[in-house]
Amino acid sequence: MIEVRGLTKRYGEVLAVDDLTFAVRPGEVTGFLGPNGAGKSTTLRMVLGLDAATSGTATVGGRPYVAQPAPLRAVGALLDAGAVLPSRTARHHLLALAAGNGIPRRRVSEVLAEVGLEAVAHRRAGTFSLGMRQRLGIAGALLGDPPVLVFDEPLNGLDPEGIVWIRGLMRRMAAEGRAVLMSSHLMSEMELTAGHLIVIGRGRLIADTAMKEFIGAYSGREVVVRTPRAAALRRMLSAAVRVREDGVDGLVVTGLEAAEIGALAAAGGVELHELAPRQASLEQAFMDLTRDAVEYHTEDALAQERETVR
Ligand SMILES: Nc1ncnc2c1ncn2[C@@H]1O[C@H](COP(=O)(O)OP(=O)(O)OP(=O)(O)O)[C@@H](O)[C@H]1O
Repeated sequence: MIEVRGLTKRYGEVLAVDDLTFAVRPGEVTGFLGPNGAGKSTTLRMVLGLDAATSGTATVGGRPYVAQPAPLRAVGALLDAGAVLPSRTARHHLLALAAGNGIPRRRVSEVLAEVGLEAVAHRRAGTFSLGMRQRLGIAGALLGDPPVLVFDEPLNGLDPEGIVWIRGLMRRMAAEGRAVLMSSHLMSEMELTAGHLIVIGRGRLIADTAMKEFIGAYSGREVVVRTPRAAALRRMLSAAVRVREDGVDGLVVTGLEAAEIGALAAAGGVELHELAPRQASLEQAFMDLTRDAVEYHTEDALAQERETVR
């Protein structure tokens, strides 16, 4: 398990991570989300001992990373797929990692097969595509068969087949009882892969919740109603409820449950053709929740977001 307590990182004037506290539990994939510059990579670097915290602690299995006797056996990580000597072959890169952590040589062949790089194991990493380097990075993370895995943007550069493969791999690793923490900006993929979410913005914790609850909290807010008597129903809904028109026969109601709207309509003798809580996507929920924490807005993205939500 990963435990982060009061973790803070200051770079001069910039407070990159601000008093973060969360835990990543075994047995599920935890998605690590936040807008650009939120502090995700900085947090992961501190968890992995690559950056010192200004204050607070980060531990893996109860110990700071730097105190792990065999780090690759405690936690496997993919942070920067470029961090491989270009002149080394894939196999030699992994053999060197294994030797430094007391991992048997046969594990190298196993992980090469696991990530689908067997056929190119003797090629130099410098000739690899971004997707192949990602796979090599993942092979390195799996090498020590660790109970904790940390992946920063593992989907970068992967083709559709590779993305589906990562989804299966992450879920399998979690099902085997490992703690898996993964950051990605690909919300649709995150929605399919993660069971739990940690969301940060401007270095601070915004949400630490199950995926279902995160989307559910957002989805429950709007109900789409279709009725041939839209104007009549609109008059019946109290002034405290926000109602938007949606075409000639549709209303989008905010502030009442579907059952409450149904009951009001029935009491007033208004026939309904549709009564549906709007199911939001993770992307909509995420954009709504982090709107105030986004540092690099563009007008186009905002307009499109409004369009999607509508
Ligand atoms: N070495 C550094 N020196 C100074 N500032 C830094 C350094 N590393 C990160 N920062 C700043 O810390 C903040 C958080 O950056 P970080 O890379 O952790 O965000 P992120 O959530 O990973 O973003 P992205 O989604 O864009 O990768 C940013 O404002 C960034 O400019």
